[in-house]
Formats: sequence, C-alpha cells, structure tokens
Amino acid sequence: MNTSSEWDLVVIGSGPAGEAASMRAAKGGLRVAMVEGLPKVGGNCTHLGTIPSKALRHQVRQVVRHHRNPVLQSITELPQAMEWPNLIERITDVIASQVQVRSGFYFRNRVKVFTGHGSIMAPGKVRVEDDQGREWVLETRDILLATGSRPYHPENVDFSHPRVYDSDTILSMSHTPRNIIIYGAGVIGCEYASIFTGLGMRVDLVNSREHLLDFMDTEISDALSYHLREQGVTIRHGEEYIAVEPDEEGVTLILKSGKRLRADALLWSNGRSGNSQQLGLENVGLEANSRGQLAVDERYQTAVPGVYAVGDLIGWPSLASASYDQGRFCAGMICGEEEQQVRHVPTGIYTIPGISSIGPTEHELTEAKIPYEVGQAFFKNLARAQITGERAGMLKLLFHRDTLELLGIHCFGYQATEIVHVGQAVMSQPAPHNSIEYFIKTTFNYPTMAEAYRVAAINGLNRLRR
Ligand SMILES: Cc1cc2nc3c(=O)[nH]c(=O)nc-3n(C[C@H](O)[C@H](O)[C@H](O)COP(=O)(O)OP(=O)(O)OC[C@H]3O[C@@H](n4cnc5c(N)ncnc54)[C@H](O)[C@@H]3O)c2cc1C
Ligand SMILES: NC(=O)c1ccc[n+]([C@@H]2O[C@H](COP(=O)([O-])OP(=O)(O)OC[C@H]3O[C@@H](n4cnc5c(N)ncnc54)[C@H](O)[C@@H]3O)[C@@H](O)[C@H]2O)c1
Repeated sequence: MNTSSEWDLVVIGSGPAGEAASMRAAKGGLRVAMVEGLPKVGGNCTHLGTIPSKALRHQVRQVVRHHRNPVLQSITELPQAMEWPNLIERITDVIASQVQVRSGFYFRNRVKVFTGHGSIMAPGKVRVEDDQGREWVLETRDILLATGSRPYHPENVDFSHPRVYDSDTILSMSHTPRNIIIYGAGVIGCEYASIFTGLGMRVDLVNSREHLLDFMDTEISDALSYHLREQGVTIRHGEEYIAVEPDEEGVTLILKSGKRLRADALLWSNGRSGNSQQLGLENVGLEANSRGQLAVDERYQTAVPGVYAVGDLIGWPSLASASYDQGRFCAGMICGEEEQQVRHVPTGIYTIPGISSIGPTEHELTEAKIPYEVGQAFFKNLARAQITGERAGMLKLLFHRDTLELLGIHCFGYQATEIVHVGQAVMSQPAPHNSIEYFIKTTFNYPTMAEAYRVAAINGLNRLRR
C-alpha cells in the first residue's frame, strides 16, 4: 500500500460537483487529488445522466422535425438509423469529446487523478482501491465527497432482467421496443417519454402523483401533459405499482388500482439514492439519511470538520448545473473566500418541447399573498417561431403589480431552456433595476425567440391598465 501525504484536498467523485471543486481549489493554490471509480472522468453526468440523455434527445428532436417536414413525411417506417442501439452508438462521440475536454482540465491544473474506489479511513485519510487490488492512502487536510447518485431500486423489482431498465441501463438496451412502460413521471420519466415517442414507440407513463411535475407552474405542467398525450403517450396519474413481472417476451406492470400494463420493456425512473454506501462514513461518525444523502451546513461542511459534501450526494436540487456551482463555491470557501450558496436555481427540462422556469409559480405567489400580474407571449404569434415551425409554447412573466419587479419566469416550447436566462439576468438585478420595463425599453434582435420578453411585458403592462 502506497501512502502519500502531500495533499490539501482530496475529492471523491469527478462529476460536475467534484470537478468544479478540484479546479477551483487548484486555482487557489491547493494540492488536490481526485479519486474516481470509473475509468474516465466526467461523473455519472457525462457517462450515464445529463449528457447521454441530452444527446439522445437532440437526435430524436431532429427526427421529429424531419417527420414534420412535408418533403420527408412519406417516410413512415422506422429507418435503421432510428434503432435504439444505433442512436446510442451515435451519442458516444459526444461523451468522448466531453471526457477529452474534462481530462484536459485535470492535466493542465496538475490535479492528480487516482482511478479506483475511494473511502474515508479516518479524519484526513482516504483509501483508494483499484480493481486490480492496488491500494493507496492519501493523507490530506480536507476531504470533499462528490460521489453523486444512482437510480433508486426497490427490492422487489428485478433490475437484472433484460426487459427491465433504469436510466443507467437503458443506455445499453440492445433492442428497440415497439412499446414501453415508464414507471415514475418525474423529470427523467417525462424526458424519456418524449425521446421514446419521438422514435414512434407507444408509451405508458405511470405517475404516482395527480399531476406531471407538480413543482412546475400549473399551466406549464398542463401544457406538457397535453403535448405528451398528443405525441402518443398514455399518462396514468395516481397509480402505484404492486409488482413488475418480466418474462421472455416482455414485462407486465401490476398496479394497485387493479390494472395490468403490458409492454416490450419497462423503464424505472422513480427517484435516486445518494452514493454514500461503502464510503467509510462510519469511520468519522457520519450517517446518511434514508435516501443516502448527507446533511451539510451553509459552507457545505458535514457534521465533521474537514469533511465536505456537494452535488447529488446532498440532495436538492440534484442538478448538474447546481452541482457545478456547489463544488466551486465550497472549494472557494475552503480557500478562504466568503460564504456563497447555490440558491436560485433555474429548472431546465428537456422534454419535446422543453420547459424552463425560475422563481415562484402563480400558486406560490398567491399563497404568499404577493400582488402579482401576468404577462404572456404565445410562440405561435412570434415571427421566429413561425419561421422555424416551432409554434407550440409560451413565455409567462409574473411581476409585482406595484413595483413591476420580475418575480417569476415560466417558459414552455422551443429554446425555453435558453430563453429563461435573458429574464434571469434582469431578475437578479437589485431594485429598481429588476423591472419588466427593461423589456419594453430595450431593442431586441428581430426575429428572435427572445422577443417574447417584449411581447409578454407589453401584455402584462396592458393588463395593469385595464
Ligand atoms: C437521466 C438523467 C438526466 C439528467 N439530466 C440533467 C439535465 O438535463 N440537467 C441537469 O442540470 N441535471 C441533469 N441530471 C442530473 C445530473 O446528472 C446530476 O445532478 C449530476 O450528475 C450530479 O453531479 P455530481 O457531481 O454530484 O455527481 P455525479 O455526476 O453523479 O458523479 C459522481 C461520480 O462519483 C464517482 N464515485 C461515486 N462513489 C465513488 C467512490 N466511492 N469512489 C470513487 N468514485 C466514486 C462516480 O463514479 C461518478 O463518476 C440528470 C440526471 C439523470 C440521471
Ligand atoms: N433536465 C433536468 O434537469 C433533469 C433531467 C433528468 C433528471 N434530473 C434529475 O434526476 C432526478 C429525477 O429523478 P426521477 O425522475 O427518477 O424522480 P424524482 O426525483 O422526480 O422522484 C420520483 C418519485 O420517486 C420518489 N423518490 C425519490 N427518491 C427516492 C428514494 N431514494 N426512495 C424512494 N422514493 C424516492 C419521489 O418522492 C417521487 O415520488 C432529479 O434529481 C432531477 O433533478 C434532472
């Protein structure tokens, strides 16, 4: 066993949280080691989660656009290129490019990467064990845990069966189902529902709650339900499973309501668990909650001084976007910077069409008794949307009736995840600069999707004058 004691910070996990923390700490002059269990850096984000699903979505979106194009409408058969294994093959390029870029960060910033399983041996000591049985002990001032999360697996579902998948294993599905059941209508379930229907599969989307993505603005959530149904998804709300019964030809999902759904395959997308197992937490007196997540303070420090945790391992919001900033902020604080936390996180959901929002919903503003007004722009009326044929969608601005302060932005449709950032920049200005008047005093490029802000602001101000 080799021992090295030259480290200021040892980071376990090279997803967005761990990578950002390593780079910030290295720039701050710390001697940093990264421990990663996978053979390549990038985390689950690059290899199994965000990047593969977004790359797949991009491929499928192009297919959908081609099918809408009158010139190509005659192609009704699922061509070879749209077979699942072929699509997966095509996204490997994106993953490889991401790995290349990210590996370069470690090399250029002199962050040493240890490939192997990392665990805490004692305060200030991390053990690394690779798959050939080699071991290292890294002695360090601080330890940062960024081990991410994995799909939650209930015990009574057989995930080793070739008809039953989760969001990791779906990437190695070797056939193209004609129909598929998705159990769990959270973000992953809704995004994959769009991907599968885009490929012409019949989808049963089973939701244990009464609405899709009920943390979203109701109008947006309703619009998503409408579009998914229009694309051929059967949404079943308020359903819970009793059993998943796979066999050679397919899989049967048995629901508490008495229904039995049958399909060629099933994607289980009902929650995630933090990767806190076999991390040696007990060696420093730490314990994860029932979902495998660790509690941290405002500096991202766990209950043990010198042990920090960021990213999916600490739960909300469990996004690559936020994980990256949590890692950066945490390492900044370790380097002596002022406290900074991730607070106002936008939502970006890559269904087809996409969704994005930041700030409270109408329901939340009403509950809080904040007098707000609504300004809306429907994409079908925008020149850019008419040109691209992406007419489905809407931008909704919620603003204070008296101060005109922008309170919330809720967007659905083409480019929603990009558009939201225009408003976010205005929203983050201090008073009186955060005002929807910005959008009527500013000249926008024409024709653009961003023009929706002017249209929505005028619409909202007109309502005040009624
Ligand atoms: C299908 C899917 C789609 C998603 N889409 C989006 C999206 O569009 N936008 C968005 O913002 N977020 C998205 N997310 C969420 C996002 O991927 C996660 O929030 C993000 O990856 C969390 O980053 P992280 O750094 O905490 O950890 P991860 O990316 O989970 O990486 C953790 C790393 O730690 C390593 N590790 C774990 N334990 C050990 C150990 N003991 N020793 C050594 N290494 C270890 C793992 O191998 C892994 O490489 C998606 C997630 C999924 C599953
Ligand atoms: N575009 C995006 O931002 C994007 C895309 C995909 C995934 N993600 C991230 O991935 C996760 C989505 O996961 P999901 O869609 O599978 O489900 P989810 O987190 O929406 O949860 C679905 C259901 O499972 C339950 N659940 C969650 N974790 C559980 C656990 N450990 N044990 C028991 N029940 C649990 C929840 O209460 C909920 O009822 C979120 O963390 C999300 O932020 C984000």
